[in-house]
Amino acid sequence: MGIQLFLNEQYLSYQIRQIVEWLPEKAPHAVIFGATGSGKTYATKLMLGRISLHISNSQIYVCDYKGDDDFSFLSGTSRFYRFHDCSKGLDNFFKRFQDRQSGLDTSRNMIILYFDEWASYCNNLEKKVAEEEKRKLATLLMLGRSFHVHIIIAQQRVDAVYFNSARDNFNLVIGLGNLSQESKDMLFHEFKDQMKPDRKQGTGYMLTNGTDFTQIQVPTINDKEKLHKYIKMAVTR
Ligand SMILES: Nc1ncnc2c1ncn2[C@@H]1O[C@H](COP(=O)(O)OP(=O)(O)OP(=O)(O)O)[C@@H](O)[C@H]1O
Repeated sequence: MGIQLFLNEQYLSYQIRQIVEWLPEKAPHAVIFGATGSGKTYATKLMLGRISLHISNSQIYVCDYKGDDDFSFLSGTSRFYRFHDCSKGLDNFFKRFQDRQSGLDTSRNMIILYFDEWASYCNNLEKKVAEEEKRKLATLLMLGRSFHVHIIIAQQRVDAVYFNSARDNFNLVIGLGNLSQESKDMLFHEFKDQMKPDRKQGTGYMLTNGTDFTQIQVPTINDKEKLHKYIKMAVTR
């Protein structure tokens, strides 16, 4: 099932409102990146809300390492983890995956781990612990799809060092704002010549499965309360 996410910006210039969809079964894991203030949190919230709305039995785990006010509406909910507690969030999510993998849990509803600022999280751990956390994430990225286990990461840069060898398993890549040459080289290599330096907050590029390249605009959120309500539903059900 396709989840409607953003607007195709090239069509918008012809006054046509074409919605860009995400097919989680074809592109199970997403990374959203861009400089501070480029609109990552805004776009991610929209994504989480749409998942909750369209997939009524989906369950979301939110690990908010940054821990500012963006997700404070989730305070007190069972699958919301802030700052140091994010290790517990990853652990609990990984156990859900392992239970499915071992056959203990036969349910296959969509479960999603959203991790904000994964790179900062890794950087602030002892080396050995960081390696263990990266190993867990890499396993989820490589084996999650057939168990309907999905990862969404938002951070400023997507260096391979934070994902062991599993970075290529992010099949939905969303870059917001104007990206550095290095970021374009890392994630949009074949399309970098088509990327213009005119990106504003809430606009960028999306690449699906390494082939579908789209210029996107993140639509305005009209009802923030409603959006938060839907995210909260998926974090608690
Ligand atoms: N598509 C958009 N439409 C309207 N406002 C937006 C849009 N995207 C972002 N904004 C606004 O821009 C500001 C910065 O956005 P946001 O917090 O999502 O950036 P960020 O990339 O997550 O930044 P940081 O890395 O510092 O957390 C916010 O006030 C947000 O409401």
